[in-house]
Amino acid sequence: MPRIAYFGPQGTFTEQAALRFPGELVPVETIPLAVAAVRKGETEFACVPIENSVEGAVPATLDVLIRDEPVVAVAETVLDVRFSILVRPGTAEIKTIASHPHALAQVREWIAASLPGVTSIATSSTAAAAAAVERGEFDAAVTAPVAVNHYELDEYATDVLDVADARTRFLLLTRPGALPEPTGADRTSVVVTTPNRVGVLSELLTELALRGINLTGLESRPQKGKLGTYRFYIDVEGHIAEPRIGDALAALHRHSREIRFLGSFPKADHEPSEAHNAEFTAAAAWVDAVRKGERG
Ligand SMILES: O=C(O)C(=O)C[C@]1(C(=O)O)C=C[C@@H](O)C=C1
Repeated sequence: MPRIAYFGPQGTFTEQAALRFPGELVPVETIPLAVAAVRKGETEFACVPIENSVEGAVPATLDVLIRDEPVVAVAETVLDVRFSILVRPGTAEIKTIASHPHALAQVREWIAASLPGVTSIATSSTAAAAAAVERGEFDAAVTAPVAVNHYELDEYATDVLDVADARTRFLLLTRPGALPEPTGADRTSVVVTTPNRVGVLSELLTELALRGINLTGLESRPQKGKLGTYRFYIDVEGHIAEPRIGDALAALHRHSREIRFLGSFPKADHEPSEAHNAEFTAAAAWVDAVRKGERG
């Protein structure tokens, strides 16, 4: 049974996501520690959140993907997100409420309307907030619904959410090895560091557009050196095994100072991507034949 380090402790949304993958789950306190477990070979996989439909990308995950030894995504899963507010039994007044910053951001309006004047406190995860409330450090925690099963806490409110239908996408990461087979409904992810010159981002995007490739995500994160310098995280529909995706990634490589492949894996929605692979294969075969003097 492979071991999966997940962003814990027990009762996080990430644990719910990790349960969808076969393996023995190992809770770890932070996103960098979950990925470090894979890099050190302590676990085969790590499960971490990557983006939320309301609050956007998870910066800790983006940053850890570019550091140290490469890791690649081999699967993704998407969870519906709704929150419970947990308190110690008998709590009469709530003055402080704690959670992961992404969770607090998704219930900000509810807190303002339902608990005016409370102080919001960031914790490492939603479940870490529940543990802290259990210890008496804060009055309430914004958690995943399952957290109530893991901590000696009561539900003060359930189904809390400012924006309906919020969803979070999670990645299953491992060390580079054989890639998942293409399914016709895949996502490919890379991070590119470009030279600092006019128009370079539009050149990258043009390379994708010219090949009919659908962009599903574009994030920038500071390079953390000179102010105003960024890396670009690019997600597209398709698999690196497909000629047009391989061709586009080779083009991105030519435009970049540094490029890191973050994986080609089946999309959680399984919606087939519109591909133009036949045209690419036919074009490559034609060039091949011309080179051999077989075609004009
Ligand atoms: O703290 C947790 O429970 C997590 O799994 C993290 C996380 C996130 O990073 O977005 C996951 C899903 C929710 O959007 C809120 C928090």
